[in-house]
Parts: sequence; C-alpha cells; structure tokens
Amino acid sequence: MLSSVPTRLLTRRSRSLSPCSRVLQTSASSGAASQGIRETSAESNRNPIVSTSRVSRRGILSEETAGTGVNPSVQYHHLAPRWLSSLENRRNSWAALANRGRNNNQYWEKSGAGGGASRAGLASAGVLSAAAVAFCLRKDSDSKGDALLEAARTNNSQDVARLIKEGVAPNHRHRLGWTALMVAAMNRQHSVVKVLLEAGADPNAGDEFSNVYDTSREKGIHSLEVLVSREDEFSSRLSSRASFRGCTALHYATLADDPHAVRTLLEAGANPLQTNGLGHTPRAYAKEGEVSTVLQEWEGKFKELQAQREAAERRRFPLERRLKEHIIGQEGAINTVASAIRRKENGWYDEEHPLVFLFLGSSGIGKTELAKQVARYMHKDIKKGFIRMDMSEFQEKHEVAKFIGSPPGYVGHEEGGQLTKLLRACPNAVVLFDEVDKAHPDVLTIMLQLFDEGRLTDGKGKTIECKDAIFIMTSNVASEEIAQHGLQLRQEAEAISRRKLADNLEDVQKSDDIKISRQFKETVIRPILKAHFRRDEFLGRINEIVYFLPFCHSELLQLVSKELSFWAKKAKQRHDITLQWDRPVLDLLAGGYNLHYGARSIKHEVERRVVNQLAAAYEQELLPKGCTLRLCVQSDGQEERGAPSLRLEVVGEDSSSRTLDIRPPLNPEH
Ligand SMILES: Nc1ncnc2c1ncn2[C@@H]1O[C@H](COP(=O)(O)OP(=O)(O)OP(=O)(O)O)[C@@H](O)[C@H]1O
Repeated sequence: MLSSVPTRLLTRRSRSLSPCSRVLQTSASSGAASQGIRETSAESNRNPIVSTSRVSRRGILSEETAGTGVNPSVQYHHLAPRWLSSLENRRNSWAALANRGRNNNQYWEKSGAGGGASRAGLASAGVLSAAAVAFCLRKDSDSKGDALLEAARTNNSQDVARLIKEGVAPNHRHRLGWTALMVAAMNRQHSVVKVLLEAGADPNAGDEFSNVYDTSREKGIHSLEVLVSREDEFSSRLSSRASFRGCTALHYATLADDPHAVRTLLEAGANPLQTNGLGHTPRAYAKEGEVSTVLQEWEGKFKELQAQREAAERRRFPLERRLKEHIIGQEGAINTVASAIRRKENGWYDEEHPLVFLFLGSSGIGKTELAKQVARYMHKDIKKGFIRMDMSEFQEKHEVAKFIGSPPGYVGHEEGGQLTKLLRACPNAVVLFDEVDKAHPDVLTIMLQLFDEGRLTDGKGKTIECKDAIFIMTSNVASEEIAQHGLQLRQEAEAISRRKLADNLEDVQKSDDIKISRQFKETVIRPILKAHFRRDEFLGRINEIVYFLPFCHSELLQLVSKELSFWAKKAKQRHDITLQWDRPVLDLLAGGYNLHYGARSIKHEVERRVVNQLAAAYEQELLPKGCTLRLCVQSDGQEERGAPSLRLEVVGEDSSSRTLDIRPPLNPEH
C-alpha cells in the first residue's frame, strides 16, 4: 500500500504523526512549527474550569488556532486532499490502462521481448495501487448507515427521513465513533437536526472519536485515513489533536457557534451540564455571545429541573430505604444519618460547617459499611467520593506531615499530604476517619480546624474549601459499654413483648426496635469520650454521635442468609451448582456470632462450616456438574453431645437425596 504513497508525503507523515518522533522533533527543533505543536497540546489539555471559553475553543477548532503558529492539523488539512487526489489520479490512470489493455489485446501481443516483464510489473503495481486506494478510501459507502451520515452532512433531510424509515437507527455511528446528529450539528444542518431528533436520536450521546492519533491506534487504522475521514465525513474545522471523546451534539453545535441548533437540541432534552471526556461542558467551548447566553440560561433551568427530579426521587425512595437494602439492623444509626443528610439536602443546615458524625460501636457491626453507602448515595464516582483514612497511621506527632503534607524545605514537601491530595480531587467527598481515637492530639487539632472552618491548608500553603464534605469518624471507644447496654435493652424489650403477647396486647415491641436513652449517653458515654479526646470543643463540633448495637437473633439470621446467598451465587456462576438450605441451617450458623467480631464472625462461620465442605467435596470430585446441593443440620445422635453438624446432600431429579461422603480430614464437620 505504501508503494503508492509519494515518498515526500511518507516522510512528512512519519515525522509528524508518530507520537515518539513528534516528541523528538518538538524537543530537537526550536522553530515555529515545534512551538506550535507544544502550544496546541497544552491548549487541548487545559481544564475548562480555569480556562476561558475562548481558550478552550482555540484548542479545539483548527481554524481558530491558525493564528497561534504553525498548526499541524492545518498542515495535514492541506496534505490530505493532495494525497487523496494523487491516489485518485493513480487509480484513474490504472483503470484507463487496464481498459485499454482489455479493449486492445494487440497492444499486449505486439509488445517486444521485454513486454512480459513490463506487463507483470505494470499489473503488480496496479494491484498494489488499487489495494492502496481500496484501503485508504474505504468508506463503506454502500451501507445504509453511512448513507445516513452522508445525508446528515449534506443536509439531505429527505434522505435522512427515508433511511430512518427503512430501518437505519437514528443513533447509528460512523465506524470512527460519531453519530449523524453530531455531524448535522457541527455542519449547521438545521433541518437534519430536527428530523433526527424527531426520529429519536439521542442528543446526549457522546462521541467515541478521541483524536486522529488515538483513534488510529485504537481502531488499527492508518492515521492519515482517520484524518481524511474526520475531515471529509465530519468536519475539517476541528483540530486533529484535541480530544473529542464524550462530546455531544450540543458540544458540536456550540463549536459551530450555531444558536439555532443549540436551542433545538436543548429543547429536545440535550443536557447543557453534560461534560465530555476532558470534563468540559458545552459552554466551555462557546464564544461570548448568543450561544453562551442561551447555554447559561438553560444550565440554570436544568439545574433546577435536576434538583426537582432528585427531590422527587428522594421522596419516592427515601435514603433510609436505600441504606436498609445494604445494611442489616442498625435502624437507629441509619435513621440518625439519613435525617442529617436530609436536612443538608433540603437546605436546613448550617452551610458554614461540614457535617460531622462520630460512629461508635464494636467491631464488624456496619460502621464502615454505612459510611460507604452514604458515599455511594452522594457520589456517582465512589472512587473519588469516598476517602478512607486509617487514623492508626497518624499516632506520632511527626505523622501530621503525612496527613496534610510537609512545609517547604522538609522531606516529602513535594509529595503533599494523604488527606489534602484526596480532598483536593473531591472537596465534597465523604471522608471516613477510621479509629479516630488512635490519632495523635496534633492530628486532632487539624481535624478540629477542618470541622470548624470547613477548610484545610496543606503544607504548600494552599487552602482547600470543603464545607460540603461529610466527615465520619469511627471509634471502638466505649464499645463494650454500648454493647452491654444494647443487650440489656434488648432483653428488657423481649420480656415486655412476651408479657404483652401473653396478655394479648396489640402494641408488641419488636426486640430489634430499641433506643439508647439520653441519660445513658450523657452519664456513661460522654465522660468516656471526654476522658479520651480531652477536648470539649472537639466533641462540640460533632453534629451526631451515632450508636451501633449488637445484632439480635433475627438480624443474625439475615446476615447468615446474605452470606449463604453470596456463596450460592458463586457456586452457580463458577460450577453450575445450585445450593439450597432451610431455617435450621440459619439458626445453627447464627450460633457462631461473636459479639467482639460482629458480622465478620458470621462470615467466618459460613466459610468454616459450609464453604470448606463445598471445596473439599469439589476436590474429591463428589459434585456432579449442574447438581443441586442441600445443606442440612444433622442432629441424630449428636444432640447429646450438644454439637449438631452440617452435612451436604445431593438432591436427585426425583427429589431423593444422598448425603455426600466427604472424607476426613477434609470435612471440617467430622
Ligand atoms: N449491619 C450490617 N449489615 C450488613 N453487613 C454488615 C453489617 N455490619 C457489618 N457487615 C459486614 O461485615 C464486614 C465488616 O463490617 P464493617 O467494616 O462495616 O465493620 P465496622 O463496624 O466498621 O468494624 P471495624 O470497627 O472493625 O472497622 C463488612 O463486610 C460488612 O459488609
């Protein structure tokens, strides 16, 4: 294929398109061209939040970059048609030659002795050239989908309507990633935009095309072919280097500075707040003027609408219910946290201070899990939105530097602090300070400043505003007292329930529906906390102290059930085995609960008594493929010894069952 590309163009292409040689060329040469390359890549990476809209436009529109130096995309823009026309000319001349040969056999026959060789040479060159043309000009023009894209580009709304009627999807994508609506928006084809939107084209679909070079690499297509396709079949006005991944039709209509298309798209539901892969909303690319004003106006409307939708969703599916889907029991904790977040979401809070919780209770009881679920509710991007700091890593005075970064001149100054780095990336994150009681008093002083002022200054002197963050501290301090109090309350509640049941009274209290009294909090917990943290102002900045209680029996059954379901799913997925169990199994496994390890003790019990057996049976090849296994409690003859065991049975198609004979020592139940 390359034989048909003029050497001059090849040299130019390889110099400019290979990322590696581009770097070399940029650093080696000091001319205007290399300057232009550097400027353009810097522009395209700029953050729209800090950049002005014109700066973003300049980085992305090749025509508006032209004045800033020699823009490589402009070079290719001139280069591509020349290259194409050269190929076209070759194709035509070879086609003419072949025709002549076919029509005039004498020509071949009359040629001299060297005719054979030259004929072969001509033929092979022809094949090569034709292959080059076929490769480089591959446009799939016969496919209806591409006809739709072409009709969108040329403003042929009748063809667009016809093709959609014939079954072409209105969201059909070009093989390089863009949709017909994006083509129409970029090329100001108003009637096509309208027809496509009416046919159901998605105004919020994002472009899958990134830039010429990345797309070429991703799709395994020659970069010049990508460049030619982008310029011929989409638009020649855009930079070949800037990234367009995630750009919507609204981004393109904005780049085209087309208020009419922008309005049409917005009225059809385009989201003006949607960001592209670089995090830019359409307005980041708007020129000052009508398009910018319209977008700003709709952004406001959209935010309001979004807030209304979210409020309706919150009413329909309250936070408490969402949290209960993941957390068993802990009603009091869930209600306290959900109420505080509801106050914040609805504007009933002190916006000068972030929300601060202290979660108290023994280990493995759901403190971390609740914090994670809150983060998941508040943030779509849970990775950034949930920050977890293990405070046992900040026990020494010098570890303050690790927390917020060292001051200038100290080791690690450049690295920054663990907390400040993460908070800067997401200032409204849910931040979990695990085992806060272990932190050094100096670290607590920094946290106090953070809770009090809602901002934090790092070692480099930069301040992070985080009044919208939610801070959750966890501690096992006073966990013994809380657990004992919880158990006592539960026993009292059970005794009352039994009495009421016996008396046939209606308001029977559920044993898991208990509340810690104010008096217990004030007389038992507060003095312990005070003695531990030694600072009233620190405790004073906590909005809610949240208590986690030991699990009651019904909650333990739910935990066991959840754990068995987890393994049943794995058994099905990995080995096509169906696992069944009944209530006595749940009761038996719930007996493995240990107050000090919480739900973790249930996990271990299930692993020890069930998963170990499954693994042993599998290793001994006792499990037929696709079988159904039943977990049963074996109590015959064991009751006297007071230790019923679990056995595994294979259930046949006729519902008969056969106990698996797992050989010791692999069966932990033996
Ligand atoms: N109430 C609960 N509902 C469902 N799962 C739970 C509950 N409590 C704990 N778990 C599960 O047990 C494991 C440990 O829970 P978690 O990390 O929340 O404990 P914790 O209270 O933060 O304990 P620690 O103080 O030891 O960190 C997790 O896998 C979690 O999913």
